[in-house]
Parts: sequence; C-alpha cells; structure tokens
Amino acid sequence: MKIAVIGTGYVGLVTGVALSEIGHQVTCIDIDPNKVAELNQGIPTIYEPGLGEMMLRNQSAHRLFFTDQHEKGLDGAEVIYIAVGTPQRADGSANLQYVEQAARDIANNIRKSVIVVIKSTVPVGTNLHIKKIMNANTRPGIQVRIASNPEFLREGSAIHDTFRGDRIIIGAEDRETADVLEEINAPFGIPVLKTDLSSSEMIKYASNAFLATKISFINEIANLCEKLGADVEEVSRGMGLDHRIGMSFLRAGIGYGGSCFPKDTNALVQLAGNHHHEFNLLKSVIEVNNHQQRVLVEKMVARFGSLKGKRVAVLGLAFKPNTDDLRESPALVIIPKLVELGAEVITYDPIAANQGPRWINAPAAYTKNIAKALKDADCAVIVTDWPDIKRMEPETFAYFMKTPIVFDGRNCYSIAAVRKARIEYYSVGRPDVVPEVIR
Ligand SMILES: NC(=O)C1=CN([C@@H]2O[C@H](COP(=O)(O)OP(=O)(O)OC[C@H]3O[C@@H](n4cnc5c(N)ncnc54)[C@H](O)[C@@H]3O)[C@@H](O)[C@H]2O)C=CC1
Ligand SMILES: O=C(O)[C@H]1O[C@H](OP(=O)(O)OP(=O)(O)OC[C@H]2O[C@@H](n3ccc(=O)[nH]c3=O)[C@H](O)[C@@H]2O)[C@H](O)[C@@H](O)[C@@H]1O
Repeated sequence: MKIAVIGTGYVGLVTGVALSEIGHQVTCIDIDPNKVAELNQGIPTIYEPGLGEMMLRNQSAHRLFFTDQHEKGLDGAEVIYIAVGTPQRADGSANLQYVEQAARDIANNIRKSVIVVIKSTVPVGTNLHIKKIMNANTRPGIQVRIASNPEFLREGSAIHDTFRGDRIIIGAEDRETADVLEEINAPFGIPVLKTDLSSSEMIKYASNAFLATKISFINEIANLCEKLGADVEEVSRGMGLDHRIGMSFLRAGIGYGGSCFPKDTNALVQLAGNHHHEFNLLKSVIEVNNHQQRVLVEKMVARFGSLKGKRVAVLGLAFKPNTDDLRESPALVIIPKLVELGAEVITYDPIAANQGPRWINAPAAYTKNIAKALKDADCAVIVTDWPDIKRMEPETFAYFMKTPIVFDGRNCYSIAAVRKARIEYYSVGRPDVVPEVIR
C-alpha cells in the first residue's frame, strides 16, 4: 500500500518506519526542514532503542522516504496518517491547530480519493470535525474517508510496543474503511478491535486516564505506607498477584510525567466539563500527581532544614528511562525548586543531559558522567530510574559524595542493599534508612 505519514515526531516517525518494515511504501512529511534533512541522512531525530537500524534498513530498500513538501509526499498516497502534536492549551484542553492544518495540507494537495487516518490523540468528535475541514477544501469529485487509529506505544519501548502491542483499535464510519486499515496492519499479527469513531477516540483517553489513575492510587498508598510503617513494594506485589488488578503500573514514585499522561488527563477533564460532567475522580488523580512530584523536596527540607549552599546531585532528567524526552518530567519541577531554596544543582543523565538547558528554567550544571555529578555532593536525588543508576552499587554514593544522603524517587535499590552500604536513604512508600554514623 502507498502510505503517507504527516508529522515525524515520536509517533509519526515510529509509525512510518514500522509500516515500511512490514512492506508498505511510506513517505513521511514534516514541516521542519532540519528534521527532514537529518532523517534523509539516516539519522533518527529521537532517541528510541532499535529505531535507527530499522529506519536505515527501509531507506536502503527504497520503502521509506522523508520530505518537507506536502505536495510531493502526498502524491499517489492511498492512505494518509496524521500524527502531529495535540499539545495542551492553557485551559487544559487539546490544541487541535496542528491537526486542522494537516487536514488543510491534505485537502489542498490530494488529487484522488484517500483514506485519512488520525493517529494523534484527539478529543471525541475530532475525526468528524477534521473530515468536514477536508471536504470543504478538496477539489470537486475527491472523496475523503476517515478512520481513527489511536496509538498506544510508550516512549523508550516504541518499536517493541508497535510490533508486540496488545491491540490495534480501528474506528471508522463504514466497514470498508475499517477493513482497509485492518489489512494494512495485518502483518503486525496484533488483535484488532473495530469500532465507531467516537468510541475509538474515547478508548485512547480512557486508557491513559486509567493508567494515570493506577499510578496516583499506588502513590497515595505509598504515602500512607510511610505513615503506617508498611512497604509499598510489598503491597504492590501482593495486590498485583490478583489477576483482576495486575502488576503493571503499580510502581510508586515521584509521579507520572511525559508528553501524554499529564496532557491527556487534563484534556479529558476539560472535555467532560464541556459536557456538564465533573470528572472528580480524574481531577483527584491529577492533584495527587502534582503533589507527588514535590514529595522528595519536602523530604529534603525536613532532613536538612535549609538547602542553602548544599550541593545536590540530581540523577536523571528524562521523564522515564530510555528516552531523551523531558516533557512534563518531574525534573522540571524539582530542579527549579531546589535552586529557589538555595541549592547548587549538578545533574546527570546518560542520554538527555544535552536537552537539559533547553528545558530546565534555572541555573544548573549538566553532565553525562555520574561520578562527576556525585563528587563532593551533600545529597543525591534520583529522578529517573535509568538502568545504569539502578545497577550501581549503593556503596558508590558513599565513595564519591561528601555525605552519602540519597533521596530516591524511583525506589531503585532494595532496603537490604542500602542498609549494607551504610548510606542514609529516603525512598517512596518504604522505611527510611538512617545509619547511626554517617562517615
Ligand atoms: N509521544 C508519545 O509517546 C505518544 C504520542 N501520542 C499522540 O500522538 C500525537 C503526536 O505526538 P508526538 O509524536 O509526541 O508529537 P511531536 O511533537 O513529537 O511531533 C509532531 C511533529 O509533527 C510535525 N508537524 C506539525 N504540523 C505539521 C504539518 N502540518 N505537516 C507536517 N508536519 C507537521 C512537527 O514538526 C513535529 O515534528 C499527539 O497527539 C500525542 O498525544 C500517542 C501515543 C504516544
Ligand atoms: O499516549 C501516550 O503518549 C502514551 O502514554 C504512556 O506512555 P509513556 O508516557 O511513553 O510512558 P509510560 O511508561 O506509560 O510512563 C509514563 C509515566 O508514568 C510513570 N510511571 C509508570 C508506571 C508506573 O508504575 N509508575 C510510574 O510512575 C513513568 O515514570 C512516567 O513518568 C502510555 O503507557 C502509552 O500506552 C501511551 O501510548
């Protein structure tokens, strides 16, 4: 099938590469000429394990192309995916301007009837709204059929999730369109659920909202565990053994971040509000998360009194491991707060360190060398559970730091290992470890 993908961000690039890998002829279009130039040189513009090799393989096989010209990229396409951003507006609702512009770009450039697939996360009703925009702008005689095909990949495991996903959701107005989409996706071998447009749009928001709810729930249990002397890791394990609950998304920590959970939960609250429905449960999930991003700083202030002049090593900037994405990362809240409280901050991230200065709105130093970050620090704060941080022996803190006092927002080490290492250690939902003598 000849396919065009509009937008080469996390979703568009992975979608384009994956569709070419299963044999389709794919052209990806982006308005950012710098991105397109890099992609045309075989350089992936995002950090995503396994993406680079797959991209090069399909470029070499002449199945995958990149352009910044809509006219060229859309020429001859039978199916066009829209995968542009839907960022949050100031009031929390989804900003649809990029999707609307992509729709106009399609309508102005196509010369034959096509199927347009909306992969971007959009509020219920958007697919029909976009169809209207296209119908109003296409040449006479050209028919646009629309389909909703929301994306469920996670950053950092996007290739794995695309080829091993749990389900593919296809929302369409008519059976024929849904069947074409099913055929395109058949080589993935993933179960398909065909449904109507509105339900498909809602499945995406409901799924993200439910996962965010699980995280805020376990974080509240963690906060309670701290007060009652229970260990949240044990509690999660014990709960997760019940198949109805399941183990996943019960890791307590410093709250969810990233480009989607925060924006999609806010957008669903807004959407509900627009229809005179107070989504109180989801409002609480958001409130709990906003507080959870601050718990480590509260613990630091309780421990030190004042942070003025303290040298703090912040380990991890990305909102989760295996990505260079800082969007809505807890680091964006924690670092400016530490600076405001008078701390001197040096940050470490193995992949996202270069992105730091663009995102962090406060003076801080950046390094990809963990020893350099820890050297002579008064305390360390773990924001991201990168594998190299988790693999580190807790003794390492005592070796490099002035005082080995660690605030772990991701529960990276077992309490037993920490006790053995004789460091002072505060994590989330677990007992504090305070040795009698800190070297
Ligand atoms: N990032 C993620 O892990 C996931 C994102 N989503 C959803 O997918 C959508 C896209 O998200 P990301 O890929 O993260 O966005 P992004 O911001 O990384 O990428 C969007 C790209 O679209 C390009 N673009 C904007 N308007 C254009 C136009 N008219 N023509 C051509 N290119 C245009 C931009 O230059 C940019 O490169 C959003 O709705 C998001 O909620 C869904 C699942 C996972
Ligand atoms: O719509 C989206 O963009 C995507 O949002 C999430 O994917 P992503 O944000 O990439 O990453 P997750 O692995 O879900 O993690 C999100 C945040 O939750 C946190 N988290 C996750 C799981 C957990 O148990 N505890 C926890 O605090 C992570 O640290 C991270 O900050 C969803 O998992 C994807 O299915 C969805 O496609």
